[in-house]
Amino acid sequence: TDPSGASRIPPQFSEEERVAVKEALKGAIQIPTVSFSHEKSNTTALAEFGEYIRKVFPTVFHSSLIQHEVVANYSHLFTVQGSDSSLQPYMLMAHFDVVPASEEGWEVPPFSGLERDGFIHGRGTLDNKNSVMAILQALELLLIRNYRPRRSFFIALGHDEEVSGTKGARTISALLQARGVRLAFLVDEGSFILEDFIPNLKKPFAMISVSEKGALDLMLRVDMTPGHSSAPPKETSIGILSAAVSRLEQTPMPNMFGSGPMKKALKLLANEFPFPANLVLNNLWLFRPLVSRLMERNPVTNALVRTTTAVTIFNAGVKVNVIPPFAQATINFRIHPSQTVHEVLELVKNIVADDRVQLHVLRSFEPLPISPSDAQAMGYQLLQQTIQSVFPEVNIVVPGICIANTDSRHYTNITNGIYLFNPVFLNSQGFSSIHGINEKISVQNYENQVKFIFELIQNADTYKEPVPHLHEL
Ligand SMILES: CCCCCCCC/C=C\CCCCCCCC(=O)N[C@@H](CCCCN)C(=O)O
Ligand SMILES: [Zn+2]
Ligand SMILES: [Zn+2]
Repeated sequence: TDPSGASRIPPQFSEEERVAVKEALKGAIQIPTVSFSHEKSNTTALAEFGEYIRKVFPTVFHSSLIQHEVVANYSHLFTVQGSDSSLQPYMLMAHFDVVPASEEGWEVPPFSGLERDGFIHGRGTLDNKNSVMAILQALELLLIRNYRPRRSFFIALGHDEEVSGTKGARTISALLQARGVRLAFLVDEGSFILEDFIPNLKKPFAMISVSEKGALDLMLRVDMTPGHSSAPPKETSIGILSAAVSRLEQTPMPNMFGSGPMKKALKLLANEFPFPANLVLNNLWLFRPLVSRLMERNPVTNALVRTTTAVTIFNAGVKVNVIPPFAQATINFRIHPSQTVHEVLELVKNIVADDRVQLHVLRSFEPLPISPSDAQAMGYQLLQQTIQSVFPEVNIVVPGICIANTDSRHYTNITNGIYLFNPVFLNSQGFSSIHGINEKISVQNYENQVKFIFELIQNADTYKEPVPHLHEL
């Protein structure tokens, strides 16, 4: 029994349960819930996934405490009724659609869910069926043990995150808003317990992302009168556009190192480094230019310090002897939380500096606001506390930013506490497997993820507001 009087259930699972836990994940991986594009997804698999979770989590689906709704045809919303309605609810999120995977380059077929050398292999084992299954699994195990939550919570499982979540997450968010729901916080994918990302930093550390980058998809286009290639103009639309694109690649957006949540992260990490890196990081007033340049060296740390520029589509030309009538390129900018869409557009105009190049905004959205990570921030504190109890070997927890986008961005209307964190150890090889080849999760890691959520739900029920220090009164 804990100090609040609620009985605490230890995170211990029988041999039989442990087998069922991993088998349930394998079965989920075998359903090819692929989002190909906004228009095309494997809807048969999405529907089959709904049947599958009903089958493997019967207690969740039959509990009188839980209301289950299918939203936008395939997404799932669970409302878990807590016993104390004075406590503000929270939400756990994940998505079960995946990006496509051809068999090429994979050690085992991507939709096999095979277990080999202690790992479960397949598309979605890290992004993000592991979370979908772990959330439902932890709840199933708690309910089997007759656990009755005190604090109400929601579980939102999206079916179209990989193509923006405009059907699933956006509809669920509108539904909750219409019901007058205000969340204390939510937890979604987007960050991990990181290992071997930073040279010299041997110990793993947990990064809870408290903001997420914005995005700008910009189309650059040059139009020109077509004609015979035997008498070409000095520059073609292709030449003009290529030069503009090249200027953008050669002129990275400003380095924002030292601003935003990463400032606090570096402070917390500084003493984990051996000499002389610890000295350098503890004296950023002197070494800021050096460290900010070091961050630029690697694509992942570079993405943490600036708005990134990725030229992803280039189309031009019709025939070898025709002056091309137009050339167009699409650039995907990921906007640092210390910048805005407008600022990035102004910078782009100045770098392109050529009136013949038209700029068309295809899609844009601002970075997410920064969620609190101070001592009063319940979501952050609960995650930190649960990390420390489930992973005693992780002694540093830092706030960070998510360099990609998640479904959580659709929920800024109902909460100020958006935390992106999956309790899974990830090294740079694991990072490359997300949307890449040989995505896999160790059985141990997956079991710990279930354990983590099992503990998080109980911790949310017993959370005590910290007593403010005298000087804050
Ligand atoms: C201090 C140094 C160490 C930093 C290491 C950072 C490592 C970053 C770790 C994890 C990032 C993984 C993010 C996983 C979520 C991926 C979500 C995703 O792919 N979203 C898509 C959404 C597409 C929507 C359609 N446009 C995306 O962002 O493209
Ligand atoms: Zn994902
Ligand atoms: Zn993804």
